[in-house]
Amino acid sequence: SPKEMEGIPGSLGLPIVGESFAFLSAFSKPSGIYSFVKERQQRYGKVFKTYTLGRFSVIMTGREASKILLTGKDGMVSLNLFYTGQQVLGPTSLLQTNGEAHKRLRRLIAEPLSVDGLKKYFQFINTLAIETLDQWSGKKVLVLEEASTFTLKVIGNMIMSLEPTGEEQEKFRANFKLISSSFASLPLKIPGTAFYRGIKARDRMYAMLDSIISKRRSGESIQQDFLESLIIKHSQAADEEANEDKLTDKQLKDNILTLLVAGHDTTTAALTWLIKFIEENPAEEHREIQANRNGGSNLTWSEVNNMPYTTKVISETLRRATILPWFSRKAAQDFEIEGYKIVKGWSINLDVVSIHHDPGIFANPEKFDPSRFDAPIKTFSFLGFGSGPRMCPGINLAKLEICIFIHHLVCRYKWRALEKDDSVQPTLVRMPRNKYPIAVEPL
Ligand code: HEM
Repeated sequence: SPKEMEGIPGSLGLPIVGESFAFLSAFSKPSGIYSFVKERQQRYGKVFKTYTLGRFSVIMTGREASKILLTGKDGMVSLNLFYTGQQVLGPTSLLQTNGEAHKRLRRLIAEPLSVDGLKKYFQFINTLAIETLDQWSGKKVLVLEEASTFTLKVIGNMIMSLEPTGEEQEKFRANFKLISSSFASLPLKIPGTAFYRGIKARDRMYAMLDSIISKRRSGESIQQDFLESLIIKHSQAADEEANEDKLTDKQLKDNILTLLVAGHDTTTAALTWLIKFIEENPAEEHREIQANRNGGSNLTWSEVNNMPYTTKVISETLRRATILPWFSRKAAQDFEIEGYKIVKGWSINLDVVSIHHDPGIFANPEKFDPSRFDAPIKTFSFLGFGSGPRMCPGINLAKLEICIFIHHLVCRYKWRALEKDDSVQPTLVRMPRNKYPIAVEPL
């Protein structure tokens, strides 16, 4: 309540609407909600309160806050999803568990996402990247849309061996888009609303998964994918209680959906921003790899795992674009940050944009400069993939997809931007508003 927050600097704005209009108008500016945050940081300091979109929140920044919020003792904070997101993802999603239960679930879910676990998807991703880029040759394309199609095909194939084209792929895509847009919608579950359509699409997605799971269990179909590895490991009756090392079918489905939702827009945005940034900074490393390849024309697994410069380009892209501009948590108990008392139940948000643009750590922060990552960066200063127990479990997959795609793009094509526009879409994941249109020519 406003009374409880009296000790925190800041303004709660007008009655009922609070500061929602200022927040929403900042959302679509080139710097995103950062302009809203920066203005208040200058007025109130590193920690301030606000009331936006029906939520009382505390927004904070800096390494100390990030250390406490991201690695705080088990159970001190939980993830703070919108109500609609909670309903769509289901109660056993990784995003809705905390402490020991979260740790256990992560261990079971994230194993197939290790570098070794991903090797078997390399050829599929490689071929898909080449085929996608073949379609770009001599054309004008919207990079964001292309990246979205590419990353969804990759994850659909990886998780359940979905073919990249055809009716099943179309259904999967249509359902996924509805689920995705229901995430931050109004919590009205009546026919016609985004939330209602999202819940229905989620049910259809689960029915699709149920049918695949039962075909796999009956031996009618066998594949070497993520779902198969989870089914083999967690083969138990659907109504059986989960034990320490097994997942129920419900947990399995909730978490497959969680990986799809958490991994799709983020990887799409990262690939798009990276192509935008390297237009001005071509990645020479790839031409060297190509030149050193004795006659062979195909990218190899060992080459893709040895791209140190591109790894720095990815980090610098995530710093500069800050795809997830703030991390949202809920206080699960009372604690103190930067001298301020935080009360159980409060929504606390870490402003990552200012951390990534701190001139004390990143000199000339607006400049795109991958060499910043030549030496290790101070802990809690770079949060492109987060940090601590909730650090992104999809990091290896995201890097693999990006390295493969960029390799073929840089080695075979040249491109130029068709518009000069730096504004961002008003969505939770920051993406270029104009979808980054480019004209592509073969080299
Ligand atoms: C370049 C692409 C990606 C970026 C920039 C990214 C970024 C992040 C960040 C910053 C977090 C931590 C958020 C927080 O602490 O509140 C996170 C968590 C997460 N990411 Fe990613 N991610 C990417 C790709 C992926 C992929 C491909 C997957 C799935 C295959 C994935 C699945 C997840 C999940 C499930 C979580 C929540 C982990 C937990 O709560 O324990 N991400 N990601």
